[in-house]
Amino acid sequence: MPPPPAPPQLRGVAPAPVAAAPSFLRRPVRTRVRLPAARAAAAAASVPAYQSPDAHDAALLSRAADVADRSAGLTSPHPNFGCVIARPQLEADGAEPLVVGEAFLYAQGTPCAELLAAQEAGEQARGATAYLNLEPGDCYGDSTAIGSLVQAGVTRVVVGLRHPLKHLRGKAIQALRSEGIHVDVLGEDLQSNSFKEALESCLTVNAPLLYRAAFNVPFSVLKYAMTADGKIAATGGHASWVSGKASRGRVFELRGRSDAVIVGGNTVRLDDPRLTARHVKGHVPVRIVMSQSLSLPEEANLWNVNEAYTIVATQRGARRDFQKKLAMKGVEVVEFDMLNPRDVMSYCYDRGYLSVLWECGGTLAASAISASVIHKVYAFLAPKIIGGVHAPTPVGELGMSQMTQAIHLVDETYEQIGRDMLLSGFIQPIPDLSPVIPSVDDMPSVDPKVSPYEANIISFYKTWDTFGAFSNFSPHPIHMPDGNGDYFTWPTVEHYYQAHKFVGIDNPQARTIVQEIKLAKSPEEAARIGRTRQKEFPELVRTDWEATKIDVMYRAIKCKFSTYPSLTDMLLSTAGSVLVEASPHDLFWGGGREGEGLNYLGRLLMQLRSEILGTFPASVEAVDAA
Ligand SMILES: NC(=O)C1=CN([C@@H]2O[C@H](COP(=O)(O)OP(=O)(O)OC[C@H]3O[C@@H](n4cnc5c(N)ncnc54)[C@H](OP(=O)(O)O)[C@@H]3O)[C@@H](O)[C@H]2O)C=CC1
Ligand SMILES: Nc1c(N[C@@H]2O[C@H](COP(=O)(O)O)[C@@H](O)[C@H]2O)[nH]c(=O)[nH]c1=O
Repeated sequence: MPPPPAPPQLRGVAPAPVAAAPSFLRRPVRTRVRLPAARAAAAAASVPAYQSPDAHDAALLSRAADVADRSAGLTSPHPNFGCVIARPQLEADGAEPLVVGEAFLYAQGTPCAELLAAQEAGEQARGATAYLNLEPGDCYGDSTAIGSLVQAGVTRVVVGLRHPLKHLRGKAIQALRSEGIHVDVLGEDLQSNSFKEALESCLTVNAPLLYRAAFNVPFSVLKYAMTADGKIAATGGHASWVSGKASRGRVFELRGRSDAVIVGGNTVRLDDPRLTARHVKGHVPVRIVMSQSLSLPEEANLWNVNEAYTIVATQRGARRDFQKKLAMKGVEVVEFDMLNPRDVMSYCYDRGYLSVLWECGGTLAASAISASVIHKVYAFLAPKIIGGVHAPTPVGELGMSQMTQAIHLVDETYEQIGRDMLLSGFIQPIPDLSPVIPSVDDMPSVDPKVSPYEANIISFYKTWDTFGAFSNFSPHPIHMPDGNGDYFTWPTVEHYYQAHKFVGIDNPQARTIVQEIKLAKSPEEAARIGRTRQKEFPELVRTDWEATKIDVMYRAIKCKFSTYPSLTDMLLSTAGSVLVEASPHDLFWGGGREGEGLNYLGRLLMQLRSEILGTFPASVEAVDAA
């Protein structure tokens, strides 16, 4: 379907220069999705001058996927959305469309790509086409993406992938169509061979989300560095370093794109690793140690939680005295009935993780591969020989006796990095859910106004989950006073809550912290600043914080739900169900892993629900009764 013509009054009008993007969008583009060389060159030279409309569409969709990837390493992994708005240049036959706006979702809970791109395009968006690598739908109940495109006057939208999460799939496409916008979906309305690469880009940029949706585990990458004779360390276990500096730089980048990095107990004992992404000031993953015995050193770099958060996953009952010592240092210890890679991955899934990097030795790597939780491998090969019959190798015993049984990597790529070679490939190909996507009409309705949910317990946590809008990270700004009586639009409830730890303190440093939190680019950043400053400067936290924090939270969520009617509807649709914030680690606001948490956020939401329904007095003191 060719793009519709521009409204007559705009024909021949010289394009306005693209407005400057917000500063955090103006970071240099770092190539994180590895493009085939030909396409990388084409992307760098803007949109290649293809002749057919399909080729234009394909190039712009690939560009949306590339744009979507720009937040990698800066913020924790989230569904990657990119939006490119382009308009045909009608004065020259076959000329490439002109990009008038493009943007990406920076982090969970920040303004959506469609809104930012439409703002950038301004009047130029009228009659233009928006290219989206992924169907919008970060947060159920939020229609900003659709509203932005409609208001901007976009007349056609090209979607690379339907949203892989069932509760979001097809909704935005349907909503856009009902607004009279022409929507073309790759693989449905656009099927020519020209779209092969564009589809691949759209799949790759959201691989973690697709694996999560298809297999209920985070996307897992096993990375190792080995010598040319296949060893990851010398016989005695010394491994610093197998690969060169450039390769290790790439590993920092991989860590920056992950929610967590996992190692086994032996690697902690032998390497004392730090596992941080210290190349750039960006996202730092959680470090996870899997240890059954828990015979780990008393002092280790991983126990310094000022650098990054650490979780030790262990066997139920293992060395409880040592568990306490770790807890005193701020390390979280999680006990499993049977410590194994699959259960740890289920735990990571529950925690909302999209992407996990395994940097363990061969023993744990073999166990993870056997459990089918590894999806991709990055093998760095250094031009060195170390020898040693007993020197560790990247993957231990898999029980295979014939070469014909070997696991074949697919979609493999080879890249030279300094003097090393990086071989990467998939053990399990990226699941393309499109063949099994039902048509919109066949889809079970998840509209709470139509059919109330039957479940007695409704859990929510990440903003992209079914009831993600209940999360304090959801992108619903609230307009509330900032402590000086001045009204301020807080980007999320999280910003408001974290800042109020320091609001009203008569101290310039406390005021600076409030300002810092107000300006935090994402709710996760607001949370990080609030928590670290609270630890660093306990004297700046209001003395009544413990007594008032529930009130502060209640005021904020009340404002949020009364500002957005769709949220009120959603909350009321849960009547009769218990709401639980499924945070496995926050035992005050969340429900904990096994229901051991106090679930105060869930309780406050239930109280608000009762208040709205008029069945409960509007008093925070009564929260315990909820
Ligand atoms: N070059 C490279 O890329 C890398 C090299 N290395 C090197 O590898 C060597 C260590 O390798 P390796 O001994 O294999 O260490 P691993 O990192 O694989 O650790 C193995 C340990 O993991 C723990 N574990 C927990 N659950 C399981 C499970 N289900 N299956 C298996 N293990 C589990 C156990 O810890 P516990 O005993 O505490 O119960 C076990 O001893 C070191 O010399 C290190 O330098 C390590 C990583 C990368
Ligand atoms: N030896 C080796 C790697 N080893 C991995 O890196 C960890 C050390 O990370 P850090 O302490 O953050 O520098 C170590 O424990 C192991 O998991 N990685 C590589 O890219 N190349 C190497 O040669």
